[in-house]
Amino acid sequence: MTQTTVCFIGAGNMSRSIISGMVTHGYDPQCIYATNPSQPKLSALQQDFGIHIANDNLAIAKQCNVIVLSVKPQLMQQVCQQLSTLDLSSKLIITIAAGIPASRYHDYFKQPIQLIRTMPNTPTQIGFGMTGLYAQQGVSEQHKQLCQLIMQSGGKTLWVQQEDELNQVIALAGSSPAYFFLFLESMVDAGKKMGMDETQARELAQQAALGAAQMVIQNPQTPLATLRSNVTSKGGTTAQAVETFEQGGLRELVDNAMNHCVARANEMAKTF
Ligand SMILES: NC(=O)C1=CN([C@@H]2O[C@H](COP(=O)(O)OP(=O)(O)OC[C@H]3O[C@@H](n4cnc5c(N)ncnc54)[C@H](OP(=O)(O)O)[C@@H]3O)[C@@H](O)[C@H]2O)C=CC1
Ligand SMILES: O=C(O)[C@@H]1CCC=N1
Repeated sequence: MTQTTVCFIGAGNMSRSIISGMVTHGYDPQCIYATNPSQPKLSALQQDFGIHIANDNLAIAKQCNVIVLSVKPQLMQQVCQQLSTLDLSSKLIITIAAGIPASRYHDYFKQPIQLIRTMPNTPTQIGFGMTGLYAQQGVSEQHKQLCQLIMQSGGKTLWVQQEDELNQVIALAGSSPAYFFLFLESMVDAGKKMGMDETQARELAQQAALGAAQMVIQNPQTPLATLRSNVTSKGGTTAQAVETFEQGGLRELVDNAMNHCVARANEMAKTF
């Protein structure tokens, strides 16, 4: 069956993640294209997934039905202005960039466009991603389904109704893998200081993280506080650790960090 042609403008980490999910889920690699100014990432994508590659954004975007904008936010204006010379009326444009509001793309393209903003995260590359989706009014149902098909190949998806909710998606899911990595890094460092070998410390911490995440997922009705309290024996070891986190202001710190994340997205919305 011939599938819709999709091109990725920018062949970096996130494009690779999404393409990997698409191909793994049976999307025809002959219908996937990627462009990038430098060659090594393109060659790796072609070798690993059998997709088409090119350096010329304009030529590739012209022949595809869906354009996924996957460059860093600071390059978006330049890339969109280049593509604005094409007739985009029948195409779906998907952007994965943080921060940049939908209205800005209309300024860049200077023509009516069907645009869906998305916010994926890096676990997309192993099928455990979480992607927020926001479609502007006027985007067809068919295009929404197509976007959903592409993004869900990397994991779960969640449509938001208001554009500014995408910034909350960034704080909770787009950026948050980094919070968990930081926490695990800190745990492994502490384990090493206690005298444990790094590999063993990492194995212990990562398996605990996996187990904890699975318990949360498999017990959707159980409050998170109950799961925590089930580990925390009165007068025991966990209570000491949890109390140390609470006294150190962990909750406030997380709240601050997530608010700074959203604030940066708002700042980027004004900058790019
Ligand atoms: N990383 C993450 O966790 C997430 C990122 N995002 C968003 O995804 C987008 C991409 O991020 P990420 O994949 O991490 O970044 P990368 O830097 O890995 O990828 C961006 C790619 O764009 C290429 N590029 C630069 N200029 C052009 C151009 N003119 N035309 C085509 N391609 C170009 C770069 O090529 P070269 O390196 O050769 O210069 C690079 O390969 C960003 O907008 C970010 O906000 C969204 C969610 C999560
Ligand atoms: O840090 C960033 O700006 C991007 C968006 C979400 C994850 N990485």
